[in-house]
Amino acid sequence: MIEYYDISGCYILRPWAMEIWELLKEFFDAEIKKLKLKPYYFPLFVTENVLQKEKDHIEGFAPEVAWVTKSGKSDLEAPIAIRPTSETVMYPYFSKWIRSHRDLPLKCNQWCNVVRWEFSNPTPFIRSREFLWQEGHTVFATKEEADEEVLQILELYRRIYEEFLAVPVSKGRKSEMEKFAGGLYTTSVEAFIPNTGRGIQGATSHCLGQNFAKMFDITFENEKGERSMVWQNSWAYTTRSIGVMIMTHGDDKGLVLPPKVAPIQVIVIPVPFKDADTTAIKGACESAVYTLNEAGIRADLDARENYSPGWKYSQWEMKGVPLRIEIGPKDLANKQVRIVRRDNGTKVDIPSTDLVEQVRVLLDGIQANLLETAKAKRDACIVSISTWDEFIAALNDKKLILAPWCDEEEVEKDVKARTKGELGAAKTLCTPFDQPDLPSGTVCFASGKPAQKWSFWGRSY
Ligand SMILES: O=C(C[C@H]1NCCC[C@H]1O)Cn1cnc2c(c1=O)CCCC2
Ligand SMILES: [Mg+2]
Repeated sequence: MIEYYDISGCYILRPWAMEIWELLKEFFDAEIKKLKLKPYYFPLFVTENVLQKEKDHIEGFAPEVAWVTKSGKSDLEAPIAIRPTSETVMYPYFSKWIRSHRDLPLKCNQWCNVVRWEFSNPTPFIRSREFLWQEGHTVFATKEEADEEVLQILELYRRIYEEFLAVPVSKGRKSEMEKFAGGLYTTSVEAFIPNTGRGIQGATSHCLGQNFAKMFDITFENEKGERSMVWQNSWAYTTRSIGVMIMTHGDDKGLVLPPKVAPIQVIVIPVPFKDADTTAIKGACESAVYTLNEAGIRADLDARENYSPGWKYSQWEMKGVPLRIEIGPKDLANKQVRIVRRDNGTKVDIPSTDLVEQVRVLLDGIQANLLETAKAKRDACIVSISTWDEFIAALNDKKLILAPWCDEEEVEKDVKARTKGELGAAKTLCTPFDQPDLPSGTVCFASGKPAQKWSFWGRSY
């Protein structure tokens, strides 16, 4: 999927990864086009004074910003930043383009790369210094429109994870401390990796309120001729989503790809026998591939002469291909094919006449099974607690913790301080929209004050 690169935190995305990215993009781009998003491309570079414009949005991140200071041998008279995100690149032009309510809503999306010079342990897909994403930036006349779109996009992110990557996620709201500092509120879809017991942010959809409108003077004349400030959202998902899928479904044989994002959904392998009619066998394989492709199923033939069938089985299992079809002399004689599932290893012989129908059923079955299995594993990690001791025990047990919280930032900071360690501190992951009942009198696990809500806590990536 990737090749390591000679700059730390940078990776080469090879076809097996890029094809997955492109399948996700195909779905997401079509969906936002239905919401009237328009494609844009803004420059990679942003000047220092523009980048610094939205103070509290940038100050916490300044070390992560990469700068261009020279061209050839000569210094630039002023350093230029490489975009770590594009709010400050875009919004001076939103200010110029938006005059009247007739210019609203403005709906801008760009598919691009961004650079963040992170220092904590670089990890392929999960944390890299350059990554691919889409960033949506929308502008509305009213808060109601912005609030509605934040959730529409969050639902698309849930679909990316659950319907395509087969990764269960929780929709919720970030705390004031964890939200995007430049915004009004942040919603996110949160995933969880049982093996490491860490939460991971899957995607974010922010309502920016009127903060950036104030900073960049983005105002419009409403129907009554009054001038007022716009309401904005921004939202993104990144190539990190591929890493979450890999960690969620991978097993000791290698990748396990959900069919919806598998570059090859079915690999067809001829199984020649010493004196069998290899030409006929190969012909049957080719027609199986052709029939499947005609039906819109991503099938391929592995007819390489220099590898044994067994070697091929292992290779394609390692690459996570959902279905393998074997065709040998017996299969040929019985006008059937043998199909092997990657997710649970089951083998089934089906008549060649039923090929497309059965493959579709099997692919849908694998997609559903991967999500259900991941959901069960994730749910088994969720534990509700009431006291500090239970919290610490659950944390050490690599659990995803649902805890009653007083919703005070001081307490959040205190929990971070009290759980610091080489595994990283505990933090709030999100306050799930789906709130369990909170009996009156319930107290916060960390402060003992009256609890306001149930929140997910845990260590994270
Ligand atoms: O990027 C965002 C908010 C927003 N940006 C646009 C897409 C949605 C959402 O990610 C937050 N953020 C994260 N990380 C950084 C910055 C930053 O603004 C700016 C400086 C470098 C690091
Ligand atoms: Mg960051």
